[in-house]
Amino acid sequence: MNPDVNPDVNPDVNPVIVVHGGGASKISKDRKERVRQGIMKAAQAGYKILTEGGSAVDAVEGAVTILEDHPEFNAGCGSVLNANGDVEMDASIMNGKDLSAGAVSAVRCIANPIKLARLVMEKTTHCFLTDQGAAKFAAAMGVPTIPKEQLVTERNIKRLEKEKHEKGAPNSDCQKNLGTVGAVALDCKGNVAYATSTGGIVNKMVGRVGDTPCIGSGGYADNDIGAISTTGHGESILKVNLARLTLFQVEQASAEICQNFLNVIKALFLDTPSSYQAALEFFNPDADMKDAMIQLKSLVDTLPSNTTENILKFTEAVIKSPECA
Ligand SMILES: NC(=O)C[C@H](N)C(=O)O
Repeated sequence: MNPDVNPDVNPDVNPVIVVHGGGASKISKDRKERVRQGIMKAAQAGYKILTEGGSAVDAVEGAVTILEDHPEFNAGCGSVLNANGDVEMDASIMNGKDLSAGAVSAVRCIANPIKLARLVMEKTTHCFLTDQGAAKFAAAMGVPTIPKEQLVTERNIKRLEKEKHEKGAPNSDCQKNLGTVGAVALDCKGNVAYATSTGGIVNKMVGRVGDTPCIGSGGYADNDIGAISTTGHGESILKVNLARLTLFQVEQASAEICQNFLNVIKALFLDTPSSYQAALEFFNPDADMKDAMIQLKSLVDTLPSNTTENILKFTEAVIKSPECA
């Protein structure tokens, strides 16, 4: 679709998508290229959706679906096995525009849990369905079931055997908990979204639910702040609600920086050179920067006062606009 004729496309917002396949630093050499190709394919598909005017939710769902269909990743058909040798999958998705969210946990025998999570978000009044309830809902929505074997890879059978042999219980060793997939996106309308999908951790107890389907742990999206999709040891992530906590910190930090930046601008236009220099200190300028900023102050001080007042009013309006906040 051409952005010039599509009313959904705001030419001022450049769409962005970021995709992950979990545990990037621990991918063995022989898998690296296949993993890279999978991530590229997912990112390109998501980006195409965005440039054609699709929503951030469409893009993250599209990207994650591709990774669920890729056997290299711990989601969908490459999911790790639980202690019984079965696949139980978790997924969640969130729309930063209105904070609507959908999640499923412990789902079996479907190809794309992320699509089911989106259906929960859009077709029910709930946020989260699990196990048999999720299966019933999937059937009601016409989501086809697939044979269990279609989700199980040779590599994951071996991983489970090795894990059982070595430890006999699931653990938090990051090396063994790789491959959860996720994406975050910003669309042409300025909306953000996240999607995360996983088979969990190898040799997990039957019914174990990790961080991935829990909104605020497996991810979070809020247009006013940003979007996050997490990967790692679920029990550790759950304890701190990692995604929401991180966005909270981002929100606090940007509020502080914006306020201090505004102080600099106010001092530049209204205060004495020394209070202006004091306001600059928050940003730790080096000597050359300080020199440049002092020269700027000398220039500004030559302007008529109504001009400086109007520049200040305009700057304040820009900083407090939703685009900057
Ligand atoms: N690989 C992962 O990210 C695992 C996932 N976070 C879980 O604990 O279920």
